[in-house]
Amino acid sequence: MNVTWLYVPGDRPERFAKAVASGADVVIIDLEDAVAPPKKDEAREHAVAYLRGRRDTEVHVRVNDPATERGRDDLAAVGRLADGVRLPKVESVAVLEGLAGTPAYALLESAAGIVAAREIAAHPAVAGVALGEQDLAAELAITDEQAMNHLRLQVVLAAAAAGLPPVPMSVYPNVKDEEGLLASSLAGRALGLFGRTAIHPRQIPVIRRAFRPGADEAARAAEIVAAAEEAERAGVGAVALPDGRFVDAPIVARARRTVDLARRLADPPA
Ligand SMILES: CC(C)(COP(=O)(O)OP(=O)(O)OC[C@H]1O[C@@H](n2cnc3c(N)ncnc32)[C@H](O)[C@@H]1OP(=O)(O)O)[C@@H](O)C(=O)NCCC(=O)NCCSC(=O)C[C@H](O)C(=O)O
Ligand SMILES: [Mg+2]
Repeated sequence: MNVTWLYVPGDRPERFAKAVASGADVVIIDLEDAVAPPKKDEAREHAVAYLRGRRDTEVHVRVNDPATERGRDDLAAVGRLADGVRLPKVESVAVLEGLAGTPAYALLESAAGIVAAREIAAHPAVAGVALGEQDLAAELAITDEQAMNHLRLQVVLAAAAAGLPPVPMSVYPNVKDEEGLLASSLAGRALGLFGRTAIHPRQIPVIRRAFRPGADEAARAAEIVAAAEEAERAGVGAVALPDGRFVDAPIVARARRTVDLARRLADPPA
């Protein structure tokens, strides 16, 4: 399961390799708001050239608004090359019709997008959803975290009900405030959000730290996985813990994910 995503502006190709070197699980080349209108064509060309090369990291492209001609042209150019496309400002399923192949991630960044979250998340073309909190806060004049939490939970619910992966957190805009990023990421984790999108390489280790399972949680999960393996070896379905309690399959599956995550996030890259 991916934990970190890093945006890099499409008109800064000299930064693409640095974004990959950051250790982010996914690099997102942005053609939308990080690129000024006069540079949009050039940014698309840089993205296409990069995607045609060999790469080991998962690379997504955030296209322009898919309801616009520019957005549709972006999709036509990068759709078959990218590992995923991120669709900004999705407000209805209309823009999702006809999308096929490349996994599409819908960004809900407006009141209309949040209201339509369940329908959008349930659309077969959608591989995941996320919030765009900068745009949302601007539209709704939200300055209060509790108010934003209300919107976040609606998207968390919509994603879970549709069987999508957990919702990653939106960007933390102050790239120098690592303490604030950590505190905000821990608060988001407690809401059921998982992982986070970054805008600067230095944010990646902080996000990894925020989503790393705690030592107790990891030890408990390892105990459950060991008990499950023992039950498998013995050919029995019921998994008994050393303290005599039995756990069921969803608990074992969750424990396996926790063990995997603890291992993957154990040594954050510099
Ligand atoms: C935020 C930035 C504009 C800061 O850039 P800058 O001031 O140049 O950063 P530094 O001088 O600290 O850079 C240090 C080195 O790190 C490299 N760097 C910086 N950022 C990136 C990056 N994103 N990817 C790869 N490498 C990066 C620099 O090249 C320096 O390297 P070196 O010279 O070797 O030391 C900048 O970080 C940036 O442009 N970030 C991405 C912005 C972006 O894409 N925004 C769009 C997404 S935001 C969003 O989605 C909001 C959402 O829509 C919503 O509504 O909520
Ligand atoms: Mg936005």
